[in-house]
Amino acid sequence: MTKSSSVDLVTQTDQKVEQLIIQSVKEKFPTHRFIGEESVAAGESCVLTDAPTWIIDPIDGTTNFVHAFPFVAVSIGFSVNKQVEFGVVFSCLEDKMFTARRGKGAFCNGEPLQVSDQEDIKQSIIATEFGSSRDPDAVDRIFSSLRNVLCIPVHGVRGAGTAAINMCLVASGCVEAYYEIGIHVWDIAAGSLIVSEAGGVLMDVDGGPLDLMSRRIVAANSRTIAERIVREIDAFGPPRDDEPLRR
Ligand SMILES: O=P(O)(O)OC[C@@]1(O)O[C@H](CO)[C@@H](O)[C@@H]1O
Ligand SMILES: [Mg+2]
Ligand SMILES: [Mg+2]
Repeated sequence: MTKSSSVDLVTQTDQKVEQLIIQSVKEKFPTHRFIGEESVAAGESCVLTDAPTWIIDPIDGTTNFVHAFPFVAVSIGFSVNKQVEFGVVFSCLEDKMFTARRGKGAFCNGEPLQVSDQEDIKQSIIATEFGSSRDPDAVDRIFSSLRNVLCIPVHGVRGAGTAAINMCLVASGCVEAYYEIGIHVWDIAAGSLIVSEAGGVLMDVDGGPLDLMSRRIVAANSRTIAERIVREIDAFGPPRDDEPLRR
């Protein structure tokens, strides 16, 4: 089925996985709050408060899932006082479980993760996505940023089709950075902690501090690489996740 547009897909699997996660967590933690992609699509509020909150993307990469393009993930972040305390991204087809707890490091299947130590952007691979907007003006701006980044020049630009896996690629040192405009809080909550606990940095595409609800992110191995990318990005702002009429 489609949600906000013909390229915004949802399947019964997305809905069932989200229900399964929320029901099983609620049994143990009845007072906790939830921000789940498919619950928000069904009309639930999407406001991040100080309360303990589970931020859930039941399938990150639904378009990949529908087309059998083999990168999909389940992403679960847990926040208290608006700060992510732990994050889990399960890359289902790779059978990789990425985990991080604030102050305790990041891991893949139990092995510690460390971002790349490459500080020369010209020796780097950058991950990004084209986004889900097909508005020609937004696409022009995304392409203009992409052209600028590619022509720095960098070794390459890649995209797995899921923000969560792209961020785990940063944490694993396979790519130096990931940036995107148009993602949602459930795409990046878990991945943001996995990147920072692997030694990476997070910022807004305008170089300011990351705001989980702003729908914009740069996640990089270092401040040097992140700030170099920021210089090339045309930083527009889609409606925030916590804006009532965003969808
Ligand atoms: O709707 P989904 O599958 O949960 O997630 C949306 C998403 O896959 O689309 C973007 C591509 O623009 C990704 O970066 C992002 O994670
Ligand atoms: Mg997603
Ligand atoms: Mg999803």
